[in-house]
Amino acid sequence: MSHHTRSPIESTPIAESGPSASVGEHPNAITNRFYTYERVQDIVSFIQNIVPTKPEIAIICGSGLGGLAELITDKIVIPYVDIPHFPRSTVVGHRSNLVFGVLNGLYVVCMQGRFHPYEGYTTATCAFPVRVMRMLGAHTLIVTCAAGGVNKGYSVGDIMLIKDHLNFPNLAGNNPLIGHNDERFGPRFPPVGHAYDRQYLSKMKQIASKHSVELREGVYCGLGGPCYETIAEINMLRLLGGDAVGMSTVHEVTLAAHCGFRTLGLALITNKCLWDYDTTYEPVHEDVIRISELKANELQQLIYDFIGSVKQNPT
Ligand SMILES: O=P(O)(O)O[C@H]1O[C@H](CO)[C@@H](O)[C@H]1O
Ligand SMILES: Nc1nc2[nH]cnc2c(=O)[nH]1
Repeated sequence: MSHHTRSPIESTPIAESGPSASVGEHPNAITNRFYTYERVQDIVSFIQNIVPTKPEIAIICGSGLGGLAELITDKIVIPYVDIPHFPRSTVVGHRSNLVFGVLNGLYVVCMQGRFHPYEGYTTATCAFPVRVMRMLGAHTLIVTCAAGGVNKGYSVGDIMLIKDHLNFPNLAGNNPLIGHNDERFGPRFPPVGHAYDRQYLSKMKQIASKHSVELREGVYCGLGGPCYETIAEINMLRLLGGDAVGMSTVHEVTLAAHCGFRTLGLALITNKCLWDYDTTYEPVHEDVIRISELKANELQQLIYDFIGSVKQNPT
């Protein structure tokens, strides 16, 4: 008998015991039928049995940015593999831990590793941990990501405050909220025009100026990946008002807006994009990780101080 070693995707509970598709049903509808309010509550109860404290701040770490979790004190680390019905991160630069503890005076929960649609997960699966963190009690979400600089004025190593996004999977009919809507999570038709909290944007700008860090502020384009963009695609993103491009974040922030999180988004520009046909350069993930790790300290300092300012002035 041949011994088949299962990949992390194959061994996720959805594939093992999730509901099978009804004819014509959207993959996100199947995911959302599986992750019912009661099932998310069960996951939350499982975590609360291990972690007695209630986190106020939720953090999602982007590629190569998981080092932030090392700053957390009084740590409790729960590997994703131990959490019922939790996916695993399969990408280099993403660990697979939910880290709890204290960061600059506030209780936090930190996803050290996120999930991307190109790993084979639906956008609803990628984003569902946002609901878990909200139900654990967090009111503020900090998302970080590595991104390519679409804006020609940006340099590698710049940090961009995300003021808005272009959610391309959503525009193509792949929104993580597709399927049955349980009003206990949020409304059927959620507004997302203020998904990135305006007060948090100002707070972060003040913090950055104290550290003499020049922040960019722009529009993040979320694409499906895993290919980096063609030259024509980058030119299209520029025409549409995009400043940075990546393969994450937008589905997470959509669910965050749905369940009432106040969100701060930070994109680290890890590479230039291809603007014209004379360019010989191509982005590579190793460079993305290298730049993320190189700039991680600066980003971490900003996030650390941001949490301190939320503590002092919660509104
Ligand atoms: O968005 P994060 O997870 O930071 O990672 C970005 O970097 C990877 C590509 O190098 C993609 O996963 C892209 O989304
Ligand atoms: N899609 C996309 N994702 C990235 N993540 C980091 N850099 C890039 C990029 O240039 N394009």
